[in-house]
Amino acid sequence: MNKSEQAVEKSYVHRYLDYAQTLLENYNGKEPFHLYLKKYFSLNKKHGSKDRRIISSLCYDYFRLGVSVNSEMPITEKLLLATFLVEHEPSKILKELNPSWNEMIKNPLPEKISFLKDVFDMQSVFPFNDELSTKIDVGLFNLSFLIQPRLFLRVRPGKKEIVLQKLNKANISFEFLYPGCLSFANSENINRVLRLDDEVIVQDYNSQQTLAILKKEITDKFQTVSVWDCCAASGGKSILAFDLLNNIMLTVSDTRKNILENLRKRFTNAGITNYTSLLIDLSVSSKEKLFNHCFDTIIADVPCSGSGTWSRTPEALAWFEKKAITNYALLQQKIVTHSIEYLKVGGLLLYITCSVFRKENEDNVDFFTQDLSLELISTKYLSGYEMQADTLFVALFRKKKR
Ligand SMILES: C[S@@+](CC[C@H](N)C(=O)[O-])C[C@H]1O[C@@H](n2cnc3c(N)ncnc32)[C@H](O)[C@@H]1O
Repeated sequence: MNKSEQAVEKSYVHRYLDYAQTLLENYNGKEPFHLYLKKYFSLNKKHGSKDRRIISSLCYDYFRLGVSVNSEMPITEKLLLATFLVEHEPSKILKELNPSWNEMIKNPLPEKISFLKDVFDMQSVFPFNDELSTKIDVGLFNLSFLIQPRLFLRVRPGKKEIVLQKLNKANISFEFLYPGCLSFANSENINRVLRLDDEVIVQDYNSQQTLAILKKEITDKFQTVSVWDCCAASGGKSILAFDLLNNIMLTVSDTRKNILENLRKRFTNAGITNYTSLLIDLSVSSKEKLFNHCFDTIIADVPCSGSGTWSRTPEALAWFEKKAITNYALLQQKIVTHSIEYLKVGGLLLYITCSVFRKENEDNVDFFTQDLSLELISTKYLSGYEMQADTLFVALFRKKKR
């Protein structure tokens, strides 16, 4: 490279850092960072796809540091440090501005962390360790924030052959985790070859496991089970229930009208036509009866901190407020209290969070069993921090006579 080419290269490297710095300085944590970025890129068409990829990676890598580096350190230095820790392939930016780090970029993560021990404190990446459940391995969980999670797909019943054919034809590499679960690099754009919701569902590995403890309890394979997914969002767990449980009569509800509209579209693509959809706010006790009947099963995939998924949304490390944990736990108690009014005696409640916090999980299990008419069947952490997946908590209860 001659001198003038080097100058161009250098200024282009600095420009990326400047864009990332400005974006980070103007972000206020009030919306998910991916939406903020989307708005910025749609207003700034000058950034092509390569620019968008580089700027997004710089910002996301930066968030992965949490509050672990000296707050006095300039953002551009933190951006370099984050790139060195999180990325595995040589970076043009590091090559230009810190070539010795670029040489070491493929080193194992523990070596890189130890190399930076004077400026980077692994213990303070995740500022809420005192809120963690004792079932979570603190060291491995904290380390997971420096590792990009993978993308997981659930193959729908009867679609395995066509999905494999299409992936192989498009030369897309993937891993089989078990027959219905495929895993991909997070950057893989699979919707260019696969029909989402019809052939595959984009669903985290552990989210795919959430109904296993429920299925085990439903021993009569011919029984029609009435299921109410009372925090349905766009229906991830409902489609799983439809695929996994043999005969279900499905009712879905949520507080958000627009998300139920998304659910309707997804269900159409998924071929699910026979269901009831309602707008219900379970934080309050309804004056009118919500239903004239009770359900065999309620799935309460409750709103939560989402702390088990923050490796995908690392901006939460800097912006989440600790007091929100208690607010979520109280909301979860209200939702379960009000929903189980419509659970048959002997019926099953599956409680799900994507949180690693004790207050939202074990403490709420104590509340449900001590203050409500529920007896615990089993609980489980579905931990994903060793496999680039999300961590979820599930608890299954049976309704007792009062
Ligand atoms: C974790 S998400 C559910 C995810 C969904 N089950 C899935 O698998 O894709 C929690 C949902 O609870 C809903 N929610 C929040 N507050 C609620 C309330 N008071 N009553 C009922 N649903 C509520 C949210 O709108 C959100 O869609």
